[in-house]
Amino acid sequence: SPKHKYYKEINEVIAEHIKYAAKLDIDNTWELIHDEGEMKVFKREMEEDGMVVDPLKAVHTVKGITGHEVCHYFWNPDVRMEWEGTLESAQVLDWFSEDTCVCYQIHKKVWPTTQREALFWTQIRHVPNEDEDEDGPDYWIVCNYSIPDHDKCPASKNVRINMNVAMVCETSMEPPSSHDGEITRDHITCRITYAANVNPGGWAPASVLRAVYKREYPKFLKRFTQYVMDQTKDKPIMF
Ligand SMILES: Cc1cccc(-c2n[nH]cc2-c2ccc(F)c(-c3ccc(S(=O)(=O)CCO)cc3)c2)n1
Repeated sequence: SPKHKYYKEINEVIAEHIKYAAKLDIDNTWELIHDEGEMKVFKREMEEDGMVVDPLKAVHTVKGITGHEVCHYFWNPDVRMEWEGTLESAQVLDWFSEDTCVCYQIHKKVWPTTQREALFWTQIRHVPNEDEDEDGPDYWIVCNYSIPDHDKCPASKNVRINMNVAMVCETSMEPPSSHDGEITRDHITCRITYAANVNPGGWAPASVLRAVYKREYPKFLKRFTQYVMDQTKDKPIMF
C-alpha cells in the first residue's frame, strides 16, 4: 500500500521498542511495585511540568500460549472490550494496512480525575531472528502510539492521554527430545515484556495517579493474559 503518513514514525517507534526489549535492562533505576508469581511490575518516578509520567515496565512469563497469540489478542480491536476492563468505548477510525489501524477509545473515569481518552495507531508485527543460527531472538510485538488528531476523531471534553505502549513477546518451546515431535501447549512458554510510557494529560494528583497505576497495571496484565489462555486453550496453537 502507498506509504501512509505514519509509515516512517511506526518503523522508528517499533525499532526502538525492539532494541529495548532485547536489552531488558532492569537495573536499579527501576523500582519493583508488584511481584506476584511470574509477574513483576516496575516503574521509574518521572515528572514533566509537574505531571506524573512514570515509565512502567512489566515482565511476565506465561505457560501454554505463544507470543503470536498474546500479540494477536492484544492488537485485535474486535476483542478489546472483552478483556480491557477500564474501557467505556473503543472504535477503529482508520486502517493503514492489514496490521495497522487507528483506534479511539474512552476509558472509565478514575475518581477524582477527569475522564480520559486515547487516540493511537496500533500495529502488530512479527520480527523473526535475522541471523541464520537457530537461537536468535524471535519477537512478536504490538505497539500502541498516540497521534495528535484524526479527521474522524469525535469531539469530546475528555482529557486526551499521550501514550507509547508496547507488548513484546518471545516464545520458547521445550526441546523435541522431551516430546515425540508433536508440540502441545504444555511445551510452550511466552515471555512478555510490557512497556508503557503514558502522559495522562490534564492535571491529576501525583499520589492518585501512582496509586491507580500500582493497582491497574497488574490487574490489567493478569486479566489480559488469563483472557488469552481462556481463548486459546481449545484452539490450535498460533506459532
Ligand atoms: C491498565 C491501566 C493503567 C493505568 C490506568 C488505567 C485506567 N484505569 N481507569 C482508566 C484507566 C485508563 C485511562 C486512560 C488510558 F488511556 C488507559 C489505557 C491503559 C492501557 C492501554 S494499552 O495500550 O496498554 C491497551 C489498550 O487499551 C491504553 C490506555 C487506562 N489502566
